[in-house]
Amino acid sequence: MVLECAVLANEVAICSCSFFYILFVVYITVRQGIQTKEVCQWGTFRLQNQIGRNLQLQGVRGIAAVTLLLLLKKFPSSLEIASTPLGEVKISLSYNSALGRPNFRLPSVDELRELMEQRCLRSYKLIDPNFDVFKVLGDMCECILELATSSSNNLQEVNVMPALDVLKKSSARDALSNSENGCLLARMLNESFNAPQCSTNGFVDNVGGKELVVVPQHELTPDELRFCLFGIGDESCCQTCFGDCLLSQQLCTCARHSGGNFVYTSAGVLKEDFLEECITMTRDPQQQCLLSCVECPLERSKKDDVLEPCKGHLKRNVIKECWSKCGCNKRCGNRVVQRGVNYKLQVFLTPDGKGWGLRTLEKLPKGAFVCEFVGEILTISELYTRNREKHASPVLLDAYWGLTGVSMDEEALCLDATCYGNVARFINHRCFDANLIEIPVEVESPDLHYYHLAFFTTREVEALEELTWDYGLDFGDLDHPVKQFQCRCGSTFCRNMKRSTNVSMVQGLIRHDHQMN
Ligand SMILES: C[S@@+](CC[C@H](N)C(=O)[O-])C[C@H]1O[C@@H](n2cnc3c(N)ncnc32)[C@H](O)[C@@H]1O
Repeated sequence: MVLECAVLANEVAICSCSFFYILFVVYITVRQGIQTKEVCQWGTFRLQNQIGRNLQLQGVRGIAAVTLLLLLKKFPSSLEIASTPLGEVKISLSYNSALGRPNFRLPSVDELRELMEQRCLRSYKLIDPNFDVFKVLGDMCECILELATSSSNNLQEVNVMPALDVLKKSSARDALSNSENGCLLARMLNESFNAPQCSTNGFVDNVGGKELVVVPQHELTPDELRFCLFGIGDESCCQTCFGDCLLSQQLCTCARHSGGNFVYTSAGVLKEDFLEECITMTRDPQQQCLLSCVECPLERSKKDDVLEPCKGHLKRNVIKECWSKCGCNKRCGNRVVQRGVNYKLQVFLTPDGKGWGLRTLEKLPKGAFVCEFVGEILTISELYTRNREKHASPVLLDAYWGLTGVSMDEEALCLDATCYGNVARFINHRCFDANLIEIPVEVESPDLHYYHLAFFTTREVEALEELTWDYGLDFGDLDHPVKQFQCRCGSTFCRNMKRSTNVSMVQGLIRHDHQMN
């Protein structure tokens, strides 16, 4: 008897950049004999039952039988894996005990599953009552896909299309010309030579005549940083978890670090209460909590004779995602930011004089992860020494400065997207009511001084809407490392206008928001 499992990993490259949707379908057939060569000649996704009385089951169930045998170690060592150029993968496993048994009948999937779970729980002394053999099989499929597509994992930014590539596609062209941005389309076509060109190797920002290299992850410049960020122990990981932490009845260690609960729903968006709390902590002057450090690294780096008092750093909620040291798998629901961009985004020329901007080409739900801010990780003193001029794109990683203090210069970090960055570098500022909020996310490091900064939607965002976030600038503060600009955000609550009117308007809006909720 031979059990065959087929995994179909179909790569669909989205537009011009390197993102793969992985689809997988699993089949099982029980039949006499199998030739690996046949597997290599598959022409279609459908695996035909070729011989005699066959059983064909679809879904992850297929691999259940294989894993059962693997777990019970009752099979001869004849496991074969073959694949087609299309990415279909077939695993075949020979097991002879059924041969010559006159009373042989094929069991139902449920029977099989039940017996398998009972045996696994007993023989392998598994204590988790939620043990599910289908999950084990899902993990197995995932391992195959992961190994089979690992080189594509290294490719960079996902779903990100330069304006012109999108315009070449008729549906997007139609969408644009039908929209109120029709005039923008014309401008973009006329100014096509100026559009940023995106490739898997890099991104040239022609606008300012400067080069921006697109990178998928933060660049670590000083070697010492590399050492101090990644030489981290096993605490803060959920090493004993398995599968998807969100499905477990117990809260994993990582969730406990995220304020005692999982922050993501099973649909992969932020839970409403967590998101609302983050928004309020950032926007509501009465809920904002500014923590001051004793000796602020920003002041220290200025190297002035007299240190001014710290201006305070916003207290924030932090997300702790599971990561490679955790026992769960890569599709665990507590891993969202690390899976990268999931929506079609576009860099475009804004019609209102803000330069390039970023917009979404599809509707985004509230609480959706859009992208993270990628840049070079620099110490604040490095930022100041590198370039005496003000920078357009540094973001301070100051979430913990006020809490823990920053005694050493190498602990005061920022992300600078001047030379290396991703699409987040094109997100323009909007005072107060931006549709994105930045939330610190700890992934591979519980080091409080380094974290990822991820953008989530504060509300539903319509297709073709510009994505914006509040840079948190005080337009009067000329000391801030970010270069000042004349704000054209268009918000009723623009801080670049008179302050007094705005504060009362902001408070009014927050009250209104709460009433609406
Ligand atoms: C991080 S970059 C954003 C991308 C930028 N628009 C570009 O073309 O590269 C920040 C710069 O964009 C411009 N910018 C961002 N938000 C703006 C706003 N609300 N009003 C005017 N200019 C803005 C400012 O020049 C600012 O220094």
